[in-house]
Amino acid sequence: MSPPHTPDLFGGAEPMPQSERPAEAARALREQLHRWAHQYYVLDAPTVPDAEYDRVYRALQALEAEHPDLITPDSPTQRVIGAVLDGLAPVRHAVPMLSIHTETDTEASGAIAFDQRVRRELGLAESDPPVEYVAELKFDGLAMSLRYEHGRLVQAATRGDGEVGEDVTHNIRTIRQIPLVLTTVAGQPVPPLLEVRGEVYMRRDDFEALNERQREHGDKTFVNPRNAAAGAVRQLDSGISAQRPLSFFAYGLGAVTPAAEGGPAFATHHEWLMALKAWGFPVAQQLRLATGAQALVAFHREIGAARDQLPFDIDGVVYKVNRLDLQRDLGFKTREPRWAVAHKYPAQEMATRIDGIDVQVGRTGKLTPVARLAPVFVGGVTVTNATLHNLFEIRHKGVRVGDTVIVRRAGDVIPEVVGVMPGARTAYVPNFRMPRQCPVCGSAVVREKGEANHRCTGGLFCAAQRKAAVLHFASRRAMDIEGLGDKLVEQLVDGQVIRTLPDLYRLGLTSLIALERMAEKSAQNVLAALDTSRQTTLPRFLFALGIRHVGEATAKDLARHFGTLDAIMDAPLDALLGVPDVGPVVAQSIRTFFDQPHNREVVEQLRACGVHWPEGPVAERAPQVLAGKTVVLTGTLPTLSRDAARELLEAAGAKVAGSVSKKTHYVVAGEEAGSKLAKAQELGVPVLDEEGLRALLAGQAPDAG
Ligand SMILES: NC(=O)c1ccc[n+]([C@@H]2O[C@H](COP(=O)([O-])OP(=O)(O)OC[C@H]3O[C@@H](n4cnc5c(N)ncnc54)[C@H](O)[C@@H]3O)[C@@H](O)[C@H]2O)c1
Ligand SMILES: [Zn+2]
Repeated sequence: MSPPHTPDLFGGAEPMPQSERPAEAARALREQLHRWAHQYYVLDAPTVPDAEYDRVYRALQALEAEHPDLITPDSPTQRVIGAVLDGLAPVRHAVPMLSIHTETDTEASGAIAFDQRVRRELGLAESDPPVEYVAELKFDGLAMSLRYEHGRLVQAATRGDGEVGEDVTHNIRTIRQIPLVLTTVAGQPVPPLLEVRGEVYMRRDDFEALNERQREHGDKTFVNPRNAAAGAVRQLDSGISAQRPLSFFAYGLGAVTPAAEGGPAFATHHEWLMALKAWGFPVAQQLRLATGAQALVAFHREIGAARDQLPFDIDGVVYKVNRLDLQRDLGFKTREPRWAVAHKYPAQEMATRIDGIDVQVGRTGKLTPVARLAPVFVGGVTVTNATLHNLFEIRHKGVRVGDTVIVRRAGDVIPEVVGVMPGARTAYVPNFRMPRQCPVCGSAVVREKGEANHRCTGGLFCAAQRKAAVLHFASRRAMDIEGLGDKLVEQLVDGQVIRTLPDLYRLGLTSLIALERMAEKSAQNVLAALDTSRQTTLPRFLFALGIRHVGEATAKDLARHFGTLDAIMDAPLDALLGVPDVGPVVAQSIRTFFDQPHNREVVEQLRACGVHWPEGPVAERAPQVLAGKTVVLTGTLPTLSRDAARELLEAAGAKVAGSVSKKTHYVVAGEEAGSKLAKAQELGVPVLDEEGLRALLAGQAPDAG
């Protein structure tokens, strides 16, 4: 086997010109890069991974180095690429916004090469002391210039082509982390003119949540946090930006009132960063004064190890010469400063071929299509499969088996396919379809109205869902089987001791003790808890079955309405719809569940194992003394737990609410009752203690007051 690699599968990318005349080749490379840069910077919709862009960029650089006469002023190697979007006003930067030279070697030598270059250009001898740098993170977002006049934010602009950017002030004002007004702190006055440069980005969790929302609605998702952020910033309508959670880090400066005219007289970049922080700008805490090349190497290594745990994407670290006078001495090359360098990490997006699509069933029954991939090194690990999320995502992205796709792996998030590289398919490949039957248990697969996900209806019958089903069954608000936790359930299910729920009640001491680390005493406790749980209530049992959409409240409604389990199991759709708060989706879900013979079988076996509850026709049950009353519980009662009190109240027909209002009939207050008690007193709602509660349940109206 060959080592992990990026297969050269870029069918979509123009093949790199080789034998043609160098002039032709350079032109073709420039055009290719311009096309990709337009998609990336202007449309916020890249079609190839950065690694692929960088590869072609380096090819052009190499060609230009060999034939300097081929360099054109518009070459991407000579100027910052970018443009102003129609509809956004252009802004000419007082100080250009440049790019940063990239050290492509992801190993230590990248830092060493930079330090050597700096020392050479500064004319330092080997005996001279080491150079001091500031080592920072290289955030993967988009550059922003924030202009403050007399401490007020007056303009925010994108980088654009470095000379002219776009006015996005209306959108930037929606970012909470960006101060709108600056004030003097610690005796450090804000200069009359201050342009802060930094990066607007989207945190990974915000990005995941945004995509999750898109996905749930079957909408198009964003490729990565950078593109989501760039798209949000460049909206014409700030209402849309406001809905996209953006963050900001400051890392540098543009135009500033000079010291001679009353501006700050800082001597180093680090002092500036500390001042920005003091004025209220977010400055990343992973920031270090590093003296000499080895300190840079150490920083690169440490951040590399911590990269996955950061809450946002970085694509490298940046080293900057700390002394501002040395920065001035070093100056600029065409599109980048000589005093800074970006030292990268392995790319988080790579291209590879998709060899097949499997379907996995999750703990909750959700079917997830998963791409089988030609192995690819991405985000620091070799990846062989990646999630496609759901059918809609596959359709939106147009993914078919055999395509070259872009795979993203960032942080601890599971790798995902984010897009297809443009290119001709050589043969017809049919569209992917979801199976109609669960690949694990064969139960019917359904997709509910308004839902993007397909699900197995097998519930506790489905091996994929067994652990989740057993844990739910045993949980406190369901059958309340103490001691039957994560670890034990995992062992019982993996060891095939438990295949269906009734197996729980067939457990014996020997089979439990046979499990690793199960002491006899704890085994006995679990058996005792199981035995106790046999005596339960109909709502608890219904809830424990894990019928989709049947939560505790619905289970109680059903039990109250039908009285017996058999009545519920046999209820036709319209009868189910007669239950308050039960809509078509819930009703259908209940029907689907009880229409599957294996689910009925589980219920029968549980009953045969002695699981029972009081039931009877509705009319025969005790009159509900608290029907129509709303009660709020607060504080700790002497003997009743919160749950027990709630159950008693609900059994008596009361509604237990979470907050006190004018509509509250009673507040039951125990020890350490807080604001709810105060509220009740303020509103004149009767307050009871546990004794008063018991009296109330017994049908005695409390004394007034
Ligand atoms: N996929 C595509 O189609 C495509 C197309 C064009 C460009 N790109 C990607 O864009 C990048 C090239 O863009 P570039 O020339 O702007 O360079 P760059 O983005 O690699 O570096 C410059 C930028 O780094 C950012 N930055 C982050 N942290 C910083 C810090 N602490 N200090 C200073 N700056 C910091 C700034 O926004 C600055 O503008 C490459 O990664 C390339 O792969 C991709
Ligand atoms: Zn299944």
